[in-house]
Amino acid sequence: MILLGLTGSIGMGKSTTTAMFAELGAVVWNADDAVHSLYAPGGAAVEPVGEAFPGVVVNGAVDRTRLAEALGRDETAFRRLETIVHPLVAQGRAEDLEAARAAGTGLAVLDIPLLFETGGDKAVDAVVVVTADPAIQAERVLARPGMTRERFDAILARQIPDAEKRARADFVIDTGRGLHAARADVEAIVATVLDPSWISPRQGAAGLSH
Ligand SMILES: CC(C)(COP(=O)(O)OP(=O)(O)OC[C@H]1O[C@@H](n2cnc3c(N)ncnc32)[C@H](O)[C@@H]1O)[C@@H](O)C(=O)NCCC(=O)NCCS
Ligand SMILES: Nc1ncnc2c1ncn2[C@@H]1O[C@H](COP(=O)(O)OP(=O)(O)OP(=O)(O)O)[C@@H](O)[C@H]1O
Repeated sequence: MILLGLTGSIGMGKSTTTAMFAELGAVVWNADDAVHSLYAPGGAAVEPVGEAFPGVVVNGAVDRTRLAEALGRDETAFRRLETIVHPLVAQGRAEDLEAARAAGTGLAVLDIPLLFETGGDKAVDAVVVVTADPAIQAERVLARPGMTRERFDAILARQIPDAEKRARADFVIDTGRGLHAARADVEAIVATVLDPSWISPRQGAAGLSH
């Protein structure tokens, strides 16, 4: 099984592009969705997050608004949360990938906003970075309900800059050119990585994913 990590800063087009890989038959896994499940009633993060941040569990689930309020812009609090959540996310991912492997899946795509930040780039065969002009990114993100310039800046400050992500990518997709161009890039990437003569540019990952 070939394992691609797909990342990009907020609003760069991760979900949209990941869906294109799925349309071509890839199994996809999404880190934000995994966090949602972990916070839902019965989710493995509910108890530890509730203990670390009193008052954020409502009706057996982590209330994201309350949690965001509890975090504020406190870097130490963010780190405390990530120390709880990221290992649980990694565990769920390993289980889901094992199931995909057992089912004979040829290509899996991991949509992970914090792929580089969490070192996940070391465990995939190649990294796809989605990008767009900063003005397009801002326009997309600020159009979302409840989003403010301040919140957008706070999120950006917690993510590796777009330029660094692009520099560390094996494939870059510019989603500022429309859906058609992005789909053509996705098709080309799938054809490249599924070619039996393709060699993973990340030697360390090969043993993990094949
Ligand atoms: C802080 C929380 C409660 C805010 O929830 P909310 O529903 O309001 O926002 P949402 O999750 O949609 O995130 C908004 C944007 O911030 C990004 N983001 C989320 N968590 C982080 C983080 N720890 N560092 C940097 N960016 C982040 C998301 O990818 C998204 O682009 C939530 O994001 C959270 O619990 N984050 C910690 C878990 C985590 O690190 N998730 C990232 C994927 S593993
Ligand atoms: N190739 C593209 N062409 C045109 N619009 C696009 C393209 N890719 C994404 N978009 C638009 O950009 C916006 C953000 O896309 P998307 O939700 O996929 O980003 P994201 O990176 O997953 O965001 P987040 O980090 O918040 O989860 C959406 O409105 C989407 O329709």
